[in-house]
Amino acid sequence: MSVNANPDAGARTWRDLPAAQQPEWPDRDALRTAVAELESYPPLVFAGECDQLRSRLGAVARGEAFLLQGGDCAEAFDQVSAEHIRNKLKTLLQMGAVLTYAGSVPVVKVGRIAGQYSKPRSKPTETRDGVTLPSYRGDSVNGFEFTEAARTPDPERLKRMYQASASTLNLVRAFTTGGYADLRQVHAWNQDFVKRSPSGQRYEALAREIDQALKFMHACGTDPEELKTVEFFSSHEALLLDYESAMTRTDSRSGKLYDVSGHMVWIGERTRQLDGAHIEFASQVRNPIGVKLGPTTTPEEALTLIDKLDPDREPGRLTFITRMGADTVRDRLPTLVEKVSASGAQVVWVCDPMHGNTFEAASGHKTRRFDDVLDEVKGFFEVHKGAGTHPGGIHVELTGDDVTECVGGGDEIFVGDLHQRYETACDPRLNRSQSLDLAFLVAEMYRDQ
Ligand SMILES: O=C[C@H](O)[C@H](O)COP(=O)(O)O
Ligand SMILES: C=C(OP(=O)(O)O)C(=O)O
Ligand SMILES: [Mn+2]
Repeated sequence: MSVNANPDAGARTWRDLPAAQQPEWPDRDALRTAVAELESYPPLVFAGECDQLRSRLGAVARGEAFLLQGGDCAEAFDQVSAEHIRNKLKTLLQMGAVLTYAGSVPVVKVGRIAGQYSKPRSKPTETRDGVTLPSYRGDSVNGFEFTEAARTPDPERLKRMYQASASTLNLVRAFTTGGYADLRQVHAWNQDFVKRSPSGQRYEALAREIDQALKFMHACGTDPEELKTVEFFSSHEALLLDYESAMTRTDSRSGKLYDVSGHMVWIGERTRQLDGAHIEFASQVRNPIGVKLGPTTTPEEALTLIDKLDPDREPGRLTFITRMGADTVRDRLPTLVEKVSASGAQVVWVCDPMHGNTFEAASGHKTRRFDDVLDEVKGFFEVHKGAGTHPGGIHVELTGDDVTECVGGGDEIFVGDLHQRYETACDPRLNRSQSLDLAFLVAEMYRDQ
């Protein structure tokens, strides 16, 4: 085995620093027991795969590829089923096909999947009808149900997070390498969708073109092996440091630390304090690292993050995931991009058009407008065009199911529809049709830039 399970190897310098957004586990002994058990579990990913992704992201940083990163805001244990996983993967594969073909660019595909179980929250508690309980912090911490028992943080859930991640990743690997993701299946991913949806029909037309191209290549005597499988990576927010530390191991090939809970991990907007434990943790592991940058980020903060996380200026090591909001992206992003470029760092710039565009509908549902999502991506492309930098990708919250959580899109969802299938445990996700719409529009932007 290339990653040894000795959890004490390497410098665990983050342990003594303040860590924001950690649960208040009522039973510390139970936490220690769960963590000790996790430390004995095998890695979920191989360190060499993390290196592979870093190298793919290096191509994105150099402007030679585009990153598609997407999945649930919060995965849930009761959604670890073949159907949910297949629907999500199918949506991402369809988006990938659209971006590759219509955008004419290699697409690096990364799921918010197989580990996205922990949530930072704006408020530590939630009050309903005079009853106040701890906020839901993701299935790795507590239950969504509004009862005292469910909302009490339970460290046993950390082990369930590992198991849920392992089963999900196992099926994702089977789908992506076992024939399902073969590009000759480009129609099959759309089968249950085409008749019902304008975006499904648009996709079908594109799939026919891809088919023609494949037949042409076959007739010419080329059937590249590369088209039979898809390279797909996992990612999640590295939020719960007890879990991430337990999954951080020394790679016997290099002697370096890797967080083997996922290929890429990112640090969220609420935990990216420069002197905090999360950034220190990220600085010590060799995985490709993302950092969310919201509208209050100063250029000095961005430059300090680069010094800490990418001291060797290695393209692909650091991804800045900007989430400014459609109204602010054109004001706030230019200075950040200019100062970072001037420093000589080659980071990957990715647009998260979701988290700066959330609002509460009159019905009380947390939602997002498709048009705001699209407008933030447009602003992101405009800013990068102005600065002469590469708009490296998108980071979106989506699901393969026909939910009604975000309003708008070609197959329009109205505010009055939100209650119909509002199934997210945290933030509103694009449904499959809205996700495909977005892919087509982003492909056009990419081609036109
Ligand atoms: O996913 C992101 C955050 O966890 C989420 O936006 C916070 O949501 P809240 O404001 O409902 O706590
Ligand atoms: C918590 C999230 O985002 P941010 O850190 O950007 O608020 C998220 O990606 O779900
Ligand atoms: Mn979210």
